[in-house]
Amino acid sequence: MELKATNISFKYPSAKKYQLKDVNLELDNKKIIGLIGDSGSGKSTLCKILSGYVDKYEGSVTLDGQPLPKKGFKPVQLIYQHPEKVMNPKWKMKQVLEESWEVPDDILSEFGIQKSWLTRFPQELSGGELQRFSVLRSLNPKTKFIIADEMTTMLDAITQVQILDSVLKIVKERNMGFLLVSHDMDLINTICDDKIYLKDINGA
Ligand SMILES: Nc1ncnc2c1ncn2[C@@H]1O[C@H](COP(=O)(O)OP(=O)(O)OP(=O)(O)O)[C@@H](O)[C@H]1O
Repeated sequence: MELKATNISFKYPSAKKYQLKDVNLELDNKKIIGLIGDSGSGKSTLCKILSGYVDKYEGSVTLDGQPLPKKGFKPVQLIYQHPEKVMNPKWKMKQVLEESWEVPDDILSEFGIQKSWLTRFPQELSGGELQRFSVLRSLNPKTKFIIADEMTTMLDAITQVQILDSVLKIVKERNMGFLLVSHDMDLINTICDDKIYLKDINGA
């Protein structure tokens, strides 16, 4: 499983300068990679491009040599740092989850999800509770690669490690690739085999 980005350059329509310029990455499922960089350097922007959420950019992104599909299920799943922004506020959590896949009860409890939460709306859960759902949604059996953008920031340190352990167990079982974006260097050094630094091309 190889996720490859070649000469990615990107400018937000409202911006004067490029946010990303000629970024090249080769990621595979043999190593857990950490993506680090200053705030504002463009990590989240790059994650959105790598997972197929940006239409217009220069360069290419391929998964095992093929372009990412434009429609349908996204094989590169992005766990977004603001789960509340990507969940339909009119759906109960059961529907939010089932839109992606039917999660077995043992996995629900491994991720610390209480059954009573399934009948609540997103706005009736805490940030950390929502993050667990967001993580679980990404673990659809069809997922090939996971990009976790600050995925556990709303959880306390112990829960963060528990959730990451559970995710990484599934990632290994299913031979998925995993890219972790974090400002927490201890976490990156504990979990990742290697790290990539994204330079802020507009920084001082
Ligand atoms: N939709 C947008 N339109 C214009 N500029 C944007 C947009 N989204 C982000 N930006 C800008 O692009 C830059 C990169 O943002 P991005 O979120 O990718 O950085 P980041 O490295 O993930 O930052 P952080 O570590 O703080 O989360 C920032 O200066 C941000 O203000």
